[in-house]
Amino acid sequence: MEFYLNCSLKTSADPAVAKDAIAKIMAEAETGILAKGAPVGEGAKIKSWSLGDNKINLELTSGKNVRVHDAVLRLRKQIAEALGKSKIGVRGLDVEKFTITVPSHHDLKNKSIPYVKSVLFDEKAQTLCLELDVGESEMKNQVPDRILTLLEDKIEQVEYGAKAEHWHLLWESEDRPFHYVNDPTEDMLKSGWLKRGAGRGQWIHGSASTKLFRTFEKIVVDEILTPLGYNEMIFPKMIMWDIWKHSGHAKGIYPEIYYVCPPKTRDPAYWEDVMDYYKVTREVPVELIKTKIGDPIGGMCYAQCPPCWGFFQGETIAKDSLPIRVFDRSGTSHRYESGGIHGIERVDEFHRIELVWLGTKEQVVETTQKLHERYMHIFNDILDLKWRKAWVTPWFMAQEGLAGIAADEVTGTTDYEAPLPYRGKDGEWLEFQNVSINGEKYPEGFNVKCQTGEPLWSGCSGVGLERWTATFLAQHGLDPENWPEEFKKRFGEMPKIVKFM
Ligand SMILES: Nc1ncnc2c1ncn2[C@@H]1O[C@H](COS(=O)(=O)NC(=O)[C@@H](N)CO)[C@@H](O)[C@H]1O
Ligand SMILES: [Zn+2]
Repeated sequence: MEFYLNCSLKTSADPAVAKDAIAKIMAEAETGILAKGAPVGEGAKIKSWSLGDNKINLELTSGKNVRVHDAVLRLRKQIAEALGKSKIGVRGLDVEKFTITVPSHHDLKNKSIPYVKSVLFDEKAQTLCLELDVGESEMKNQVPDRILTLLEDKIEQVEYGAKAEHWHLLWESEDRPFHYVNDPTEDMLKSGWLKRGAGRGQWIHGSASTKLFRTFEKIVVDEILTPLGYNEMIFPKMIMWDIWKHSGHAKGIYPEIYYVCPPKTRDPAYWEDVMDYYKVTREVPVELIKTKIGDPIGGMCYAQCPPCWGFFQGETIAKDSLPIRVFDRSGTSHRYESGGIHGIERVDEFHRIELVWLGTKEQVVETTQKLHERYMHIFNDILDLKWRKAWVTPWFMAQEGLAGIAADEVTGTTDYEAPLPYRGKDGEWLEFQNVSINGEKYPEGFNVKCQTGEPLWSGCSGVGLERWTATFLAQHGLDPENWPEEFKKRFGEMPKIVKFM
């Protein structure tokens, strides 16, 4: 890959008087200031330079080290010192041309990228060349670096193929016979356990499925949270942009957010026309409302753990407070899921117990290990499921639109999956929960430190109650007579079901 910069340093007077000093700087630069911080021979290069009326013209090239925008700022500093001796100042920097050229087998789909003038794909050379529209402040603010990162992520996405998910089997339970092969959502609808809500992918749970959710929750509390010392917290459920900027979600979750907009004012008089319109027409004037609400301040809870970091943001945590183990089950999560009508295994509004733990790397790895052991006990000895675990693209990378696997072999996500018999022998297995080691990502993203100065790590695990229900009922059916003893005794009596005539 190559950075190329053609620019000129504007000077307060004709720089010719300092010609020798400038020539000396240029002659020494490639082995001096333009090599600092780069492996030998991989610093920035001066392709050409010349003096003009009140300016110094420069052409620089570089690879990934000492990038041209950093190189020109280093040169500018030295030249300013040399010119200063002749009472000449450097008044600014004009960019003629700034390009980034990278190897690529494909063109870019979206060519409207901020600060990018043009995107040229060269089929023969198999390269992508981006011409940037940047000035001195963008170069100082690392805009070219972010554009390169964006470019590399896009190319990796395409290279990684359509299935951007990485998947590697870790463990699978014994096969077991499935006596029940219906779609549990269908049977729950027929038995009056639940009803579809008014919203897309939304359900209203009656007493039976609610008792299932609460029994799963009780099992998680009794078998994991209490014995492993997790304390309950309440995380916000309306997520502001700032949280998603720090968590990285602002890079990629726009297609799935349920956005939240406040009213422009709560003054009833401002809304009188809306109310009157409805009272007369019995229609909600959505177009009119759109003119009366503010910009989206963020969206409904999506990943559930990001807002908890607001509690730790900018703090240094005392060593004896670590490891911190908390969980939240205070509200719903919302995702504008893929189209089509799904059963309760894929909904837009769902209920999840989110576990979050943070500490030193060792503490986080040990906590994660203990969690896997407890889940193993629940799925084998209480829910008696057929299930498996797989090492996949970390959830936070997938949600930032990245492909591949995490940087080190410890950081990453383990998906827990189960077959749904009604989908048939080769039916897709359902991810019913996951456990992740997120490395330093969130402590770094939210600037959280440890008293000892060692890097803080964190992990999280999302227990989807719709997914546990879909999996459990798909494999055991709705009749408690066929449920595993260990679960049945925790569930207790089936509650009264409302009968509709
Ligand atoms: N549309 C959905 N419907 C029902 N459950 C869902 C849905 N999306 C996610 N979940 C549940 O939430 C769990 C975690 O979601 S995740 O995106 O994979 N991971 C995260 O968001 C992490 N923060 C851990 O919660 C999933 O394993 C699943 O159990
Ligand atoms: Zn999480």
